[in-house]
Amino acid sequence: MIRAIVTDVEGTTSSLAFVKDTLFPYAASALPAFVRAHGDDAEVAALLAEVAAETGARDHAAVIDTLLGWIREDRKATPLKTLQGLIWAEGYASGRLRGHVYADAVRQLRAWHAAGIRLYVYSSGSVKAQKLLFAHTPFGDLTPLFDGHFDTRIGGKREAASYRGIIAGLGLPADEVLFLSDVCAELDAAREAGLRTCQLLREGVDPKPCGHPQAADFDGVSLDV
Ligand SMILES: CSCCC(=O)C(=O)COP(=O)(O)O
Ligand SMILES: [Mg+2]
Repeated sequence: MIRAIVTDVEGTTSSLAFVKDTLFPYAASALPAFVRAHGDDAEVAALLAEVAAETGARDHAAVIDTLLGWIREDRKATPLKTLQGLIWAEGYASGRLRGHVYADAVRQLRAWHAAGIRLYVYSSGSVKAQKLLFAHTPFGDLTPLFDGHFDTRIGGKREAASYRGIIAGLGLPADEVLFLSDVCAELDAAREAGLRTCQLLREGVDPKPCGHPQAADFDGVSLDV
């Protein structure tokens, strides 16, 4: 019996295009000014220092170049993802950003929540970025549906240890937890940790079976796994 569902965001609850064509370009264009304005704030300074320590970048200009390169290559580096969350906060607050969530995802998340199934998000996007996205959707604020959020601070999404960490936090047997994602390597890692899995086949996802149950959208997700 499935008692909790952990869902990915990009390519699962929300479109790949929203992240690639809206969120990432927004972060890239706002990043230089954001670093100039907030580079000395304690939280931002610590993130920039983390990037500098990893790459040898010697000043803000070099750190900005590094971060812009990481955005282009979709690097899931924790300091970048944390900075993106801080930058997107300004976009959501001003109304220039609105979180994309598929209608079927909203419908089923509400139904599962009403049925007493615990809901969690696990994304490479920071916890702050996740909460912003779900708080600012055309369907209203969806954050009350979720019991918790995980990001790369618990580990990478392609590592079984990350899912073991999540399961330890949930306090449920792994086989009572369903993980939803578009990415086969993430599903493989979750299954290695004992979770049930389902691959979402959203626009842009290769539909070739990779050994996990599949669904075109959340309406097609079976809890009888
Ligand atoms: C959740 S906010 C933006 C998404 C993001 O930054 C990202 O890298 C998406 O990764 P995911 O693990 O959700 O596929
Ligand atoms: Mg994804």
